[in-house]
Amino acid sequence: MISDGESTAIKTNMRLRDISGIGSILEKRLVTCFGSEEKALETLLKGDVHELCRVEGMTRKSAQSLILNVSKEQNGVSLEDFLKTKEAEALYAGILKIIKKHCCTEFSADFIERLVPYPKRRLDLALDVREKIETHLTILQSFSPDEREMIQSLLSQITPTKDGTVQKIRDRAVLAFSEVVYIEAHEKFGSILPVHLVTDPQECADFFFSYRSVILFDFPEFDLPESGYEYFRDIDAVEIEQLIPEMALSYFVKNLKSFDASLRLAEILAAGSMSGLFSQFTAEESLELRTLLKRLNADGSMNPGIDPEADRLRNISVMCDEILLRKAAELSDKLKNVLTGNTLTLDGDQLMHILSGADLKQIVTANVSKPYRELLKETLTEITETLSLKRDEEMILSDIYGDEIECPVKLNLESLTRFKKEISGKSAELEQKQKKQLSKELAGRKEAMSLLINDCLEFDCWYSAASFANAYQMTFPVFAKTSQNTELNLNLPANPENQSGNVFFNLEGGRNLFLSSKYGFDAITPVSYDVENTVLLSGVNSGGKTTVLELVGQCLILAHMGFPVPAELFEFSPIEEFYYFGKSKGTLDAGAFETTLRNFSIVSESNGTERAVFADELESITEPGASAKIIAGLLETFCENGKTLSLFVSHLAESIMENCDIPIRVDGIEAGGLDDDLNLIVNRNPIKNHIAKSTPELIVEKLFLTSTGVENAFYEKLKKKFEAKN
Ligand SMILES: Nc1ncnc2c1ncn2[C@@H]1O[C@H](COP(=O)(O)OP(=O)(O)OP(=O)(O)O)[C@@H](O)[C@H]1O
Repeated sequence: MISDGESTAIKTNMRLRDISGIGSILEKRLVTCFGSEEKALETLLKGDVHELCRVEGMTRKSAQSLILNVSKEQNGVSLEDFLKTKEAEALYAGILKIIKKHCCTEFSADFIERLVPYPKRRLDLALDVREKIETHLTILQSFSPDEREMIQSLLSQITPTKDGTVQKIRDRAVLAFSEVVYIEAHEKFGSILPVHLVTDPQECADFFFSYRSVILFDFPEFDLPESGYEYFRDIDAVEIEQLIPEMALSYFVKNLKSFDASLRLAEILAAGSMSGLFSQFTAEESLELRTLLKRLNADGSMNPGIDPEADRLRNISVMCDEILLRKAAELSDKLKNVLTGNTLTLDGDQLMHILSGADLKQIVTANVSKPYRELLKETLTEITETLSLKRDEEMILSDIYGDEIECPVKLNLESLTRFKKEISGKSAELEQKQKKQLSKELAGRKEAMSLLINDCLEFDCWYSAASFANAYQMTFPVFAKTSQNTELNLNLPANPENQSGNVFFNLEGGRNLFLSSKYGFDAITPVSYDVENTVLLSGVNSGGKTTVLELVGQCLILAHMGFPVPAELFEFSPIEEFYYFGKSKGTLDAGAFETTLRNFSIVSESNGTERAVFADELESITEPGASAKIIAGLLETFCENGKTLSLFVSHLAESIMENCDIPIRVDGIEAGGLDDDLNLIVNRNPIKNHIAKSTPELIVEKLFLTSTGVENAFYEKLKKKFEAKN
């Protein structure tokens, strides 16, 4: 990541077309997307993958590789300068994979992928990385495990900011009285609000009826209703956000989760004596802003709990159907009781009326009218109390159960609709007021929020590196002070005792990262080992030779990246190039064998470049006899060169030594047999100047003891061969 100061300095002499991977088409697309070449360069220098993905045709992968090309251009080094073989790259990729598991955001995962090991000549860059990780490790270690978990969970909710979107509003409209204002209003608000041209004020009535609220521009004076509108004389003086608070709030709605998490994070970090890390906000300001944002719902509506009146109206909307139906049922029951306890005595006139065609229902209704009215009044009072209705609302509900007496009692749908419209109208108006208030309070906070998000994302980049280091109890390596890096004046942390100028490493308590990540840190036996110039490592099958080789490779790569290493101590002489030759899957054909030898011939060039060359069972590339001769030749060349730290793992130690004309140190990993669980008892620490015997019979014995049936008979046969030989 590049600071603004740095990017300005580079901007002056870097052009888009200087960057490898940018042709004329991409150059045009970058400029179109960011508005200018300068802005496009700024985005590339910032390493903002998310922003770059806005460019037509750009994928995350291509954005990443472009950013890498930029830093290559800028620093004068690339990944390939240090990692010289495919297997060295694979080792590096394996390490990145483990580091990335500690990233909480995609943003930091992208960032980690762009961290590279630097050759000795640019160790200054690795030291910048180291400084950042050290700082973040101190921050991380100042928090308790619970707090760390909380920080990670908050970070994982943070994403780069997105622009807000506002859905077309349908319950409000703009009315313009002249064509000029109409055109302007249409341009300004047409994408969100319906805009109508009204030539005759009389037409307004329809709009007042159809929309919950209307916005009038530059209207002639006429009889306006008491409420339901906003009036503005001058359209030019009206800010869109003022009229449509949804616009101003949409940015906050879109990023709500991310903002809330980032503010909580800012609070935690500020409280944890890390003030100044997120300069925009103090803990109090973060809390204040977070409280403001709590008013907003993820769907853009206002949350309950802010205004009691809004809550009352919301409660009515939610409850009214259920309450009114329940009360209708209760009223029906009560009416039934009245009717069943009632007898109707008809007098002569009433009988005459019935015989001349009068409705019996009318007579019954008249008879129970009084008790029904009383029951109805009682019910309406209960409804008013339950829903906390105001006088005007209560009035609308007065005929909710109709004028006629019916059993069962039915709801008057017309009255219900009028009631609901009244409540939702009041509610919407109030919500609109709340939104305007909130948008006023949030005005001017947009920039600060987007800076805070950037800070949080950048924090995750280094925090994830620190959390990786912490998880594997890593320590920062000690660089040996050789004459070359003294010249570089790097002020490297070095052990003054080790100034021989030789290429070497000294590892204590190292744990292979791949094994620790797979089986758990505590399941791995720590290994100590030191090598100077050239060493051949022999040992039992499954003794841990590859594991040690890989471990030292991991330490070298991480140290050159500026990272701590998975060991209690790792002291080493920095190198320019790292060659790693992994175990070959089998004998190579003539062509591939020739290519491998060519690779080694490049490495053997003695031009004063410090290198590390690690090879694992190179013998498998060709026949054993020939392999021993070749390995012997290679070891002699590297040993004489003096600047190549070479560690070769092989099962052919004896034959190799027979072919060597100069003394080469041979170390060994020994096994002492099988334990009760049939595992090899191995001393994982290589013994110096000791050829360890390969012990395939131990493996055969283990297989014999752990198998059954035909398989077991097969292993028994092999076992007997060893016994016969002994
Ligand atoms: N330090 C260690 N701690 C715990 N387990 C280990 C350690 N080193 C090696 N092992 C275990 O032993 C297995 C074999 O290790 P590794 O492949 O390094 O042996 P090797 O000597 O290279 O074997 P081979 O000669 O057969 O290729 C590993 O996969 C791991 O399970």
